[in-house]
Amino acid sequence: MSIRFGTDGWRAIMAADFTFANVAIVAQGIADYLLETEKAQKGIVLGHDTRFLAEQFADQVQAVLTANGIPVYRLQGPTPTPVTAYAIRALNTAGAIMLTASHNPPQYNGIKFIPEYAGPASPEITAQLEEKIGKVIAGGVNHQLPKPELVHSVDIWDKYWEHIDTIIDFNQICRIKGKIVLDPMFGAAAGKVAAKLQSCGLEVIEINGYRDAFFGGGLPEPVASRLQTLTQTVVQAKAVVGLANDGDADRFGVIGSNGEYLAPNQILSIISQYLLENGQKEGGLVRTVATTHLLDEIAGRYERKATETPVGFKYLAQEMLRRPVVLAGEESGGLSIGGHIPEKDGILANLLILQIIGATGQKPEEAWQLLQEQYGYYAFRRLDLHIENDRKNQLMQKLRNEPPLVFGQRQVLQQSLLEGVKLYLDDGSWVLFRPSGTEPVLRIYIEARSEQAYYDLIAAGEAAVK
Ligand SMILES: O=P(O)(O)OC[C@H]1O[C@H](O)[C@H](O)[C@@H](O)[C@@H]1O
Repeated sequence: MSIRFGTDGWRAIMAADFTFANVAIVAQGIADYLLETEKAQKGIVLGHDTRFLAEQFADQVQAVLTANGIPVYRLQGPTPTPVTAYAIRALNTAGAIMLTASHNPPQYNGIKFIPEYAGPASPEITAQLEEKIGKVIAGGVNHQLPKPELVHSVDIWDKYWEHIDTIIDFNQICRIKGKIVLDPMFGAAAGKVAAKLQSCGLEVIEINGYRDAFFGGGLPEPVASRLQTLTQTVVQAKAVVGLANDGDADRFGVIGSNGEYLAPNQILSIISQYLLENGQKEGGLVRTVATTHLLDEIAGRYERKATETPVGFKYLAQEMLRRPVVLAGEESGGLSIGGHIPEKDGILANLLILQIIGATGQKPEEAWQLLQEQYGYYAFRRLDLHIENDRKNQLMQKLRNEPPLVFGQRQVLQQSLLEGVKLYLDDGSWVLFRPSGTEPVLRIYIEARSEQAYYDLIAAGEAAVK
């Protein structure tokens, strides 16, 4: 058996590969890594989401860590990944282990290791963990007895809110007149954000706000197709906005007051413009290769730079650690801002949207309209295509070696190979082909600068795989 610490930790189907025995192996691998770094004595934060047997799997990790002499700060109750990550800072530990399969279907579970800097593990750390885990598979786990005296039970929420209060202006949020609908998708943010907003008298409707390990019969991913109940509730209640989070609340999803789904590319742009307009003095924007170039235009308007990274918050996190950043974001629904930890935080993203509504009176769809008036037409589309590996590889190789001169009736000005193959077109539109790191699909990302280009590029993308 091999355990791969993929794009963002280890994910596997429960009872098949995600078993108590394998969880112990992974925990031992992480323990061995920590013991080698000599930081193990600072202890490890341990958090979990709302999945099936979450507490019991966390008990298993706790038993292995303490058997190895590593103190454990065990978070009480289901906890979002960003809150677990923040606990590293608050408690000054050597890192955190988070049990979650994020937005994946209910039968999955997973383990993320979050290092001391409170963001996703870098590829180097991941490689070291995989090596240690490989050794444990060969040599077995440490069978010392667990040491319950090394376990500290922690309620971290007050500390998290105290910190959020320093980067979010709740006075603005509390001015909102009208209803706010929250959809934590049965996940780890359930009840918590609602209570925080209600504490200043806001009218909050929370749907799917209880633990359901089956996530209402779907997967807890805050994309348009999974947010139909939220959309209906927003429209029926005549609410100002609908805000969703995925199962571990590191991603966000926004529904406008008109029931329109606003894609993360739109939300990242709205928030960037707001932060830059309102005095974020230092730093640029950071986006992945698959994320909207509108961020570059917005950065440029304020004489800042936008930096491009490969896909994955782990790369954005490294940029945040390197220099001041106003906002780091990715099209899959990840965002963090300067002053926060270098981990994506869907709660923070939703609060920023609320702050903008409170401060400017603009609902997200209105803010987006204004951006279009200012910067021109931008439309995005992602095609996720299930094609066999052979064909996928063939297509990628062909694009790499013989990039087309014309795509979607537009001239290809430049090809970039930072990740996958990206084609820059002569009207400012672009298209990126890249195999997913988490699903067996080829993703084609399209950003079009006119409606005509939008349809031409979708047609060309579909034709390319045929
Ligand atoms: O490789 P993909 O399937 O496109 O997924 C890419 C995504 O994977 C994980 O969810 C990471 O946490 C994200 O930061 C990243 O954007």
